[in-house]
Amino acid sequence: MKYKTCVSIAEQTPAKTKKRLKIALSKSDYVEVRFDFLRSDQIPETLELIKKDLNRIVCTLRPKNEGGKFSGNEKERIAIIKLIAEYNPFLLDIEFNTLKRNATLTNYLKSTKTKLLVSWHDFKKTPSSAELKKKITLMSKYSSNVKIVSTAKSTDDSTRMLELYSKKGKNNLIAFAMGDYGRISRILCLYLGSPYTYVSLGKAIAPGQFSVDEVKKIINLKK
Ligand SMILES: O=C1C[C@@](O)(C(=O)O)C[C@@H](O)[C@@H]1O
Repeated sequence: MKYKTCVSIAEQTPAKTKKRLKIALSKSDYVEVRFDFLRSDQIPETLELIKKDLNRIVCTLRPKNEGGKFSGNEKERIAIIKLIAEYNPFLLDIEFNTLKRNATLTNYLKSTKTKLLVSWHDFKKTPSSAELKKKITLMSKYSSNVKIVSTAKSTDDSTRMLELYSKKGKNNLIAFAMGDYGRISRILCLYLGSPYTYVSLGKAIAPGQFSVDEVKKIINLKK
């Protein structure tokens, strides 16, 4: 069993994105490009620059109300999401709330056979097991790739996220917790069936993220 990583890249220019991407791909199975850190008008150029590697890239355009940096309006965001979909990336990360609100977009992405990663985050807490399970059921309607991320304030919160793997069924589930108490879940999720874990190239872009080198050292302990 190979435990896989996905380096999150959040750069502010197309050239820097390309440069970091090269380093990230040399160290990691997958890379997430956080397009919301770029200006909207730089995104088409960035896509052109990185298109040959998109089969290993998770594309994310996170709005501000979901913890992201995208500063344009929702109409503009949807147009860019559609543009990204045209490049047929490894995965297109779309918030559960976006799909729920926008049936037209959901149908469009279905018609283009875009591989979706449906995501949901709680930046403040870890909901109850019942709430989390309900959320996963609803999210699974949109894709078999489901990512649910909470914020742990205790070890118990972290464990509750990991318990979700026991009922994961056929889903490609990614479930872990952010924050210091969640750090352990970023490693253990791999051993419970997560297709990969999010890491940084050095500077964490989310609370509790390890660097790719740190995670590789841990994974390699068991060889
Ligand atoms: O959903 C996630 C996970 C993440 O928030 C993390 O905690 O590592 C990092 C984000 O870039 C990514 O989209």
